[in-house]
Amino acid sequence: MKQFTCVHDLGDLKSALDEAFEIKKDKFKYVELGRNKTLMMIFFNSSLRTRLSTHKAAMNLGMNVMVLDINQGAWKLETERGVIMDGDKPEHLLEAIPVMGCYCDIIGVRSFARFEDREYDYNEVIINQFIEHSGRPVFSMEAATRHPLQSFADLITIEEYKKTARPKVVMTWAPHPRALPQAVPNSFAEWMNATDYEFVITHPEGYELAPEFVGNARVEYDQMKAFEGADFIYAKNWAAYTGDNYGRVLSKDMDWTVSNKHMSVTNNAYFMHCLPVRRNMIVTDSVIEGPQSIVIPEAANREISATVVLKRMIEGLK
Ligand SMILES: CCC[C@H](NC(=O)CCC(=O)O)C(=O)O
Ligand SMILES: NC(=O)OP(=O)(O)O
Repeated sequence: MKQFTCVHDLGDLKSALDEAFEIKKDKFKYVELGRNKTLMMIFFNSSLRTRLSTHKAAMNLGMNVMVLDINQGAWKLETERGVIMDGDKPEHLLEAIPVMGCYCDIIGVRSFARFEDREYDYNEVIINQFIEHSGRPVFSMEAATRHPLQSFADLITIEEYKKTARPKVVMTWAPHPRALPQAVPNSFAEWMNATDYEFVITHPEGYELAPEFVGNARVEYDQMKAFEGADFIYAKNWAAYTGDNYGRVLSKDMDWTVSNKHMSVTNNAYFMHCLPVRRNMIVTDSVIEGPQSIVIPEAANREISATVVLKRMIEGLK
């Protein structure tokens, strides 16, 4: 696998899931595969789970690991072409990228949407520069429009916990104090649409996601109606996508905060969230601490999704 930025890069989902459950049984089964291979993780934004789980996954495969927090220790980077570099950025990304590629075998990149220009974000300019100029296989650790390592872990988790072949999965918007990217909801929707689950998206009007990610999902503006009979509730905040509202916070309506009242109309649904989560904005303490909350096993599966992806990228090096 030469790149991993979306669900289609994994190929057949069933075989990817089979590989995930095989690795889950013995995480060090392929510990020789990555000997003398180096992973470089590059972060333009903060991280806990992605940083730790992907590092652990590389260790499971016997890899060496380097981590770089851009703009914290490295030179501040200019990312735009044509800019006269007479400001506070001594280095251009277009030099830094091939240089970083000299020191490693595989590159992971985290670079969130900037919300300055929707076309710039949705053209995935930053990660595509790494794909084009690093000379190495590149995978996303959350880019502007997707978070595939998270979504793969989410799918592994649903497959582990589902009680029926085709569960009802509901992705619900919830309020947040800041403008958050659409990457996680876009990606979750893309992966859910690649399964045969019943998939519903619920959010206030104005928070419609890009049609290419909504796909065949049913969109329901009545949150309680959407929750009826659900087997899994996947909560996440995102800023508006459509038109001139791109990147804006249109609502902080706390009636959308997932509470026991919401969960009471579900089919004893499991609660999921990618984390980090703003408690009592996204979800109440009692729900996220309750017996149906699987946010910790969901986070644990990030190690598994990353191990499968890195294994396939190492295999692709030969
Ligand atoms: C895996 C999620 C990463 C990121 N989350 C945040 O940036 C949360 C920041 C905050 O809550 O202030 C997001 O929503 O895409
Ligand atoms: N879910 C997730 O990617 O968490 P971090 O942002 O902490 O890596």
